[in-house]
Amino acid sequence: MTPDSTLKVKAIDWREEELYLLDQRLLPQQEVWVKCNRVEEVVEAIKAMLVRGAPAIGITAAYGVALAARQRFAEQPQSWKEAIQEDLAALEASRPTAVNLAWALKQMRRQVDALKSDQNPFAPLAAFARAIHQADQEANLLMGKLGAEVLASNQDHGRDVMTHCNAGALATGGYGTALGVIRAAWDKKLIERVHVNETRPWLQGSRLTAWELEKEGIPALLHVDSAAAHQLKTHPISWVVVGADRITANGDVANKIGTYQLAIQALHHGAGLMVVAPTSTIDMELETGDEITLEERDADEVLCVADQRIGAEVAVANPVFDVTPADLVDYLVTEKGVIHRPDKEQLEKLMSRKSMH
Ligand SMILES: CSC[C@@H](O)[C@@H](O)C(=O)COP(=O)(O)O
Repeated sequence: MTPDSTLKVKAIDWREEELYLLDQRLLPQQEVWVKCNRVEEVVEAIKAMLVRGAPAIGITAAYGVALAARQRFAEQPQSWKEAIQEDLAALEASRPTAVNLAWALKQMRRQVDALKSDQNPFAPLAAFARAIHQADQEANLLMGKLGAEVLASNQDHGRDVMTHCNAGALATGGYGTALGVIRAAWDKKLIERVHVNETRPWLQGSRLTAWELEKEGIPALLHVDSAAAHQLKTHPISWVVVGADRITANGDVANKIGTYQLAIQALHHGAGLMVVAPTSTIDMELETGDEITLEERDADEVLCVADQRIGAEVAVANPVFDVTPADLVDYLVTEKGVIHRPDKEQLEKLMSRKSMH
């Protein structure tokens, strides 16, 4: 498979030795590409959610390391390896929950360590970041195929699916995790419609997922988050398909806020919960989801709608991720294979497997 040829939507582009990011804050009204040629710009882009989604953040950070190396080598060619350490730390601190960020930086750090102190690091590091990007696209295509097979195995309630947040091409190196499975299932004529949770407060569902589905010509039905249980009760939905930001050794899944309540609703209504994530999202160093740092964002995201303040002056909780316990997950689909009811033993086996591509 040649990934690039199958990608209709992309959010990250590496061209002529510069990084370009599609500003996801402006979608779907405007498609604006922002050029980053300094690591500070990359850190800010991740913090401000110009780029978002676990794998996309990791890939962006990897390119950020290449840009940092170019800067530090130009400033201090003899000691760039020391100077780049601060950049690696700043990139790692840019968002806390998605482990793909730390994973990608670990890969890049190994490359940095392997280079000679007086060697110009830019070209090899840029090539390695490109390889991480490409591998993510390939993983998504494979997960799409594997997930569509699982989806075909049970359509007891009908041929609709539901998704939450945006786990599509925009959130990854291309194609998508949860939305990759939905794309593949649509291509195989396995599904009829996608129910899209709007995903308050940032609206990844209504602004990004709905936009991607519309571009693909896949029928979508958008609803407010609080309508999800009602939709599950009244529509032929067999599967809830979501991505993940971090999966711990016992199979607990951190994902966009609202995923946990959706998992409970899916169980009640007899829909399967499928989590789709590359193994770069699996963190075997944390035993359970209780150990995950869940990001809290600014109160204004809750208090303001379309830049207008609509909330009263009260204290605001804005956790932007939650943890779904492993026992609510029916299937975990990764590029290394599929697990039914994930637990520690199965995850350990999966992680020791060689990649399927
Ligand atoms: C393939 S993306 C999986 C997750 O990263 C996605 O569901 C999600 O929670 C994204 O959160 P975001 O805050 O938009 O970065």
